[in-house]
Amino acid sequence: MASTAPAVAPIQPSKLTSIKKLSESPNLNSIPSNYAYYNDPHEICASEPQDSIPTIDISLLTSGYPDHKSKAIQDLNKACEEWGFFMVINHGIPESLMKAMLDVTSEFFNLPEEEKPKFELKDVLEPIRYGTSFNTAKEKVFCWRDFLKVFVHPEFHCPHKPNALRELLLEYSERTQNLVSKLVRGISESLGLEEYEMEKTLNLNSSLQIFVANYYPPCPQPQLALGMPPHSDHGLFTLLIQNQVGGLQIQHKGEWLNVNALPNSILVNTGDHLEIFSNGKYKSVLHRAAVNNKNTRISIAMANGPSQDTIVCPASKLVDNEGCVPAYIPMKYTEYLFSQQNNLLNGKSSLDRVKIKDN
Ligand SMILES: O=C(O)CCC(=O)C(=O)O
Ligand SMILES: [Fe+2]
Repeated sequence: MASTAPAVAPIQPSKLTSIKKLSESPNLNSIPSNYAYYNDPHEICASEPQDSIPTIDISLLTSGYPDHKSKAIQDLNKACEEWGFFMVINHGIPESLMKAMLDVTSEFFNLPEEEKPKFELKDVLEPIRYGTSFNTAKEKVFCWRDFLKVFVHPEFHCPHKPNALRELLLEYSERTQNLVSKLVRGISESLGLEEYEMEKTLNLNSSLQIFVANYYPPCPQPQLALGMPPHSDHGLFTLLIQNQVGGLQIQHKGEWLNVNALPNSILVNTGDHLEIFSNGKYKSVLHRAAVNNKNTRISIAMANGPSQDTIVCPASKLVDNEGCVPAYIPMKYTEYLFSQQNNLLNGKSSLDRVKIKDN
């Protein structure tokens, strides 16, 4: 680990404000030391992918031509097994809706502080939570990020402002759930299960969907800070869109890669519960968010998981038929979620807690 001298004295946690406000401080040329990750500079830089990131054409999954469908399922299998990450095209979500969601999210972060939900330490399972970094109660190094997290399914919640948010978010939530259903059915078949098996077992009629809006303002020392440190997501799949500004990086074959999204595509990363359900066949992907010193980046991650009360374990057919032993202990999704959100965001440490070591 290289040590780079911190530029500015640390901010006391009691004085923590939104990163938006901090970034707007006049003459901010360096970052407070508690935003500096002491990273090896080689570790922080990412390269451009040599192999192209897989692209899945969603329209083929529901195609009337069996050949098209089976090719798409094979592609999904390869993308999940080799990358844990892919882009989807022909996904049925209008470009105008994605743009309107990004605009209204920007409007939310630009509201005066007093009009946003209270900025305070709250229970991590509160349905509407606005805050900074990830978990400031536990962190020593903070992320260069503000967030809004809203539970939108099975019960729909929404902040009161901006006025346009409710209608847009409801539509975006419904349309992304529809996309997730298609993915889940394809994945179920790609695992050798019946098309509807995964959604039945995981009670996806009442799946938990969380809207996560991330705000990363320009940072004067982007090489020292991170918008989000390396982590995997808790659910099954996360669907991500961003404004024109890049920053997402994924780990592939041990190397960090920059993700350059195709216009109008949606980025999909596989989460810990897909890894558990598939008994380790489809590993959740490690990813992080880099920041830059020029432009504000906004991303919207829709996290899609099982229903909160489902006790998730590896699919029984995958274990019984294939003579394998389960590699993860059963755990209720809500307990997993609580533990992941209530700890430090640190690689795949949450998943390690449910992994059976002697496999
Ligand atoms: O902003 C990004 O690109 C990544 C966001 C992310 O990883 C998350 O919200 O879990
Ligand atoms: Fe993530």
